[in-house]
Amino acid sequence: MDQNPILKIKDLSFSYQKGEEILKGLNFELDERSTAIIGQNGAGKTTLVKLLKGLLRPTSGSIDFEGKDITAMTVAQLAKHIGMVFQNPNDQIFKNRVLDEVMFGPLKIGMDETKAKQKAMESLEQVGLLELADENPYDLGLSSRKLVAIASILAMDTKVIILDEPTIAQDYHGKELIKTVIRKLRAEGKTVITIIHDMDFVADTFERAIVVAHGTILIDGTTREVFAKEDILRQANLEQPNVTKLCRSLGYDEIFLTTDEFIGYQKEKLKA
Ligand SMILES: Nc1ncnc2c1ncn2[C@@H]1O[C@H](COP(=O)(O)OP(=O)(O)OP(=O)(O)O)[C@@H](O)[C@H]1O
Repeated sequence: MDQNPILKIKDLSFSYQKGEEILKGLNFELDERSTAIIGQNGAGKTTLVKLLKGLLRPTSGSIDFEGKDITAMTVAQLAKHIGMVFQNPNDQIFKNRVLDEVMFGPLKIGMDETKAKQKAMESLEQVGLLELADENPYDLGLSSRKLVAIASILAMDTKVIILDEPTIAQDYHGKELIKTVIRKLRAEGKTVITIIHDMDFVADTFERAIVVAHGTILIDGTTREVFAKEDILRQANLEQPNVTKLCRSLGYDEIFLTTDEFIGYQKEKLKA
């Protein structure tokens, strides 16, 4: 397992208003494992990723990217290394042609036109939208617009990719596509950090889960470790994935994360 820290978060606290701490002295590291940040509404997840992206500055504590304090870097410098897809694509999209939108980020961080176009086309292909390259993003439905927003960050080829609720508004096909994108990024050695409320998707896709509640980390571990802790999840108003819950209530001691895992287990048992 690769454990080289990419981002080191030390004693990180943040307040929007004096005296109202939203994040309270967080300490953790992010490495190449795909990581889901989970927690109830208002827990501080978006605030945390905005800090990682340099859009907000810590009230106290620090964030190091590959050994360098990110407060010493401008948002523009950090953009070459850390990309973020916003929850609402309308906060991100402003060009009136899909291809121009996806090329915008790469050009902005200094890629030449040819490379930016190549990256944009590859990214659009990855999210299944290549044939819509000449469309106006605002003529597309929300699910496609979200995929355009994802493609525009993929095209920037950053080391870290942060996704805020990528599966909202996606049907089965869209979710499968996003799962494939995340796995491919992981295989390429990128660090994918995702805020997400869909526990079934987390169990199926991510290696690590960090549970945030009231500005602190309640538990941080492999998804299997985290989803085994029903009591801690309850404190954060979270549920186990459906198959995990089902197997627990059927009396299994094992933690199953996906139906395929459970089916495999049953088949082995039948063979034995
Ligand atoms: N710009 C802001 N100014 C003041 N308070 C804010 C601001 N943005 C968020 N907050 C508050 O900070 C707290 C944490 O919000 P945040 O959006 O980080 O939570 P979250 O875990 O991402 O929630 P959700 O799952 O609903 O997106 C909330 O109480 C929220 O109201």
